[in-house]
Amino acid sequence: MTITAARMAAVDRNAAALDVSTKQLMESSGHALARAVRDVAAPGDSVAVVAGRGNNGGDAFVAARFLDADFDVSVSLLGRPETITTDIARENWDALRAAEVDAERVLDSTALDLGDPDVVLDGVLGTGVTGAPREPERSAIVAANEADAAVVSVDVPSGMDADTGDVADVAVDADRVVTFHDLKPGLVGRDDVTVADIGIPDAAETFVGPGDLLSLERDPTAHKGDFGRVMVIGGGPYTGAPALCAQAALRAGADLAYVACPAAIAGEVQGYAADLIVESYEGERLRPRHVDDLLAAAADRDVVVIGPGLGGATDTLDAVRDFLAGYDGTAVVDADALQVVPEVETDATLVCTPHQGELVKMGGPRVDDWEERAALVAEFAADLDVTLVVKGAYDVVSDGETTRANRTGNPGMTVGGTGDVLAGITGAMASTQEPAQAAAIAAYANGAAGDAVVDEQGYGLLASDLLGAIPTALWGER
Ligand SMILES: NC(=O)C1=CN([C@@H]2O[C@H](COP(=O)(O)OP(=O)(O)OC[C@H]3O[C@@H](n4cnc5c(N)ncnc54)[C@H](O)[C@@H]3O)[C@@H](O)[C@H]2O)[C@H](O)CC1
Ligand SMILES: [K+]
Repeated sequence: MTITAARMAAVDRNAAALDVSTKQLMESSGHALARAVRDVAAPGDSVAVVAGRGNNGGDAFVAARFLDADFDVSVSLLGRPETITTDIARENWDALRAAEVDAERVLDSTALDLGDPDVVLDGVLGTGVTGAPREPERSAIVAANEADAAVVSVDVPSGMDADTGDVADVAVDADRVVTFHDLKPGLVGRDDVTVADIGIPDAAETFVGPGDLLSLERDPTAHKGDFGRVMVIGGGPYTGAPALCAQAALRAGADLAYVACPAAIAGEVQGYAADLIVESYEGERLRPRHVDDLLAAAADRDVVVIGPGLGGATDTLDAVRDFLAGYDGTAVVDADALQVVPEVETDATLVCTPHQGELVKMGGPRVDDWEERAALVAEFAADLDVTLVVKGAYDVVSDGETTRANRTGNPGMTVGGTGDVLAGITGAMASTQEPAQAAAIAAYANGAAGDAVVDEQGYGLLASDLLGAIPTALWGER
């Protein structure tokens, strides 16, 4: 297994939310680095620590503190201490100064003199690098390569892209790389890499957390349509469900939300919210003869959510089957529509959002313990070749490969309509994220919105109360 720089940052943030701070992780990283240096050096040897201004440098500062008693340690900081980019790296720099470790700042690349060290510890650039190394980092990399020393790199050889292994200009030629938590894709195939466990709890990967929301940052140059046109195919016997679903998609950042529903209820659906684009087909419920027009409309939209309020009439389920058979985009499937999924042949990417009763109706497992359920849900997702979000006290999300659980939400959310809201958020997320990640974020945000409402007013929550709380759940405090 490998982990990308973006995923690493998300896991790091999730760990902090679980009360394992990044500063604790940095301490573990520095300790692992010091052990690696001890492996290649003899007591009394000279160790030149070269540190950039990010957390990669911070790891190196911690290592210097561990090594100072037994080695001749000198630290070069590439820049002014005030420009260190994170508080935790700066605190570790301050700790070196307070302990009177030989630590100098290097303001100009020509002033960098590593001397003639036995070991170079390369903390110049890590997973936070963008593009080719600039000065003074570039000269520091060259100096590390010119030194007649064993070079130990912190996390990745500086100058190398952790995700791709690409070197834009120059990179440190490491004798040993100590990478943290998991192998980075760019390091695959090298024999000089050790992976250090730095104490990130498994839960930071398993449970969806605030770090998973980091991928939702918006580019300021975004245009209308960049964040998705979501089409809800729902309604007939029920009118509220498709309206809640489509409004939830908008609250979760979709640019446009369409509701395709029977003409008999179109006015009512529109009446719930001026923000919705209601497109009606004749009659009072979905039938197979409507499917061709729906497929044509869906081709222009990013994601379809099918199911909310459709009802379970035989010809409606036939229509759902025909629609999925003809569709090759991304569809979130909810409510009565779920039961046709196991029997349909489709090229579509499906995200299915059953509660446990609906899962059983699909032929899936019923298990009380969430961890046992997670394993079986993963198998069932793989069998069906879909992403499953199984709603419960712990929601389980799996695409058969990656399985996550979500702990947000509360007993107030057993009220009708909260599933329609989840389906709508999932639809919006699926227009910009991979299906399993979209589903994980949606489950987290839906539950967090419910928690915020209950915190504020106590139980007696309505699904419509969730709508206004979705934006803060997604983009509020991180
Ligand atoms: N959970 C973990 O894996 C932990 C990892 N840690 C270490 O943190 C670094 C990543 O730290 P970050 O601060 O995000 O980035 P960097 O230190 O890699 O670099 C940022 C720093 O560099 C500047 N910069 C970016 N690109 C360039 C360039 N082309 N030329 C010059 N300078 C550049 C940028 O402006 C910043 O100042 C990870 O690798 C681990 O080593 C933590 O210890 C916590 C746990
Ligand atoms: K490095």
